[in-house]
Amino acid sequence: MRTPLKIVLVGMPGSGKSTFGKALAMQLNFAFIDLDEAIEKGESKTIREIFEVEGEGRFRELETLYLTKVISGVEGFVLSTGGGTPCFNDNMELINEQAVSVYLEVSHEELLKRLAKDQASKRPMFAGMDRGEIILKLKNLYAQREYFYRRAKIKLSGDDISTELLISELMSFFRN
Ligand SMILES: Nc1ncnc2c1ncn2[C@@H]1O[C@H](COP(=O)(O)OP(=O)(O)O)[C@@H](O)[C@H]1O
Ligand SMILES: O=C(O)C1=C[C@@H](OP(=O)(O)O)[C@@H](O)[C@H](O)C1
Ligand SMILES: [Mg+2]
Repeated sequence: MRTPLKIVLVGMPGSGKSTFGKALAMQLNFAFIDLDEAIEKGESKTIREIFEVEGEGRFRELETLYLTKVISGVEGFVLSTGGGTPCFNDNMELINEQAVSVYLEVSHEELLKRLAKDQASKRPMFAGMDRGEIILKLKNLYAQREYFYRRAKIKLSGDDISTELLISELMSFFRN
């Protein structure tokens, strides 16, 4: 069976899914969808507002709802998921049934650097945390999530994964 040209990026918060997804889609001339942005647009609320007002449980419901809708769309897209997306409601099965999943594996030191630089307001999981708390949160999240990330069809590791490497890995995946 031919593999559909649907590419889904998964990985820890700060691993670069949103940044890479956009660049990859541009290079491949594919559509780009960021799942968090799709939820924010569709619900007319920020992710932070959804977490704060309706709770994480509601966010996870919405995440699965939007993932299901987006992933069944016409092929020829790159989808950047949120860090938790593959880990709830059988979402990883859905992703692997419909698309080529790519895990961006970045060291915790690098994740910490990037998350500490980022505005906490954008990331409710890390809001108001100091460096030590972010380290503990990352360790805890990773322990719960590694199992799901490792089910991705392609894994790319490193702190400076380039879109060129990603494209060459994708080409060999589609060739084989
Ligand atoms: N390859 C990279 N090198 C350095 N910083 C990066 C890289 N990719 C992303 N970043 C930065 O790290 C932060 C998280 O990136 P983002 O794409 O939002 O990750 P994710 O969507 O996986 O949470 C952003 O501030 C972004 O500018
Ligand atoms: O790890 C998580 O559970 C989350 C990661 C975020 O996406 P990024 O991984 O793009 O930061 C966003 O979906 C939400 O804040 C929850
Ligand atoms: Mg993102």
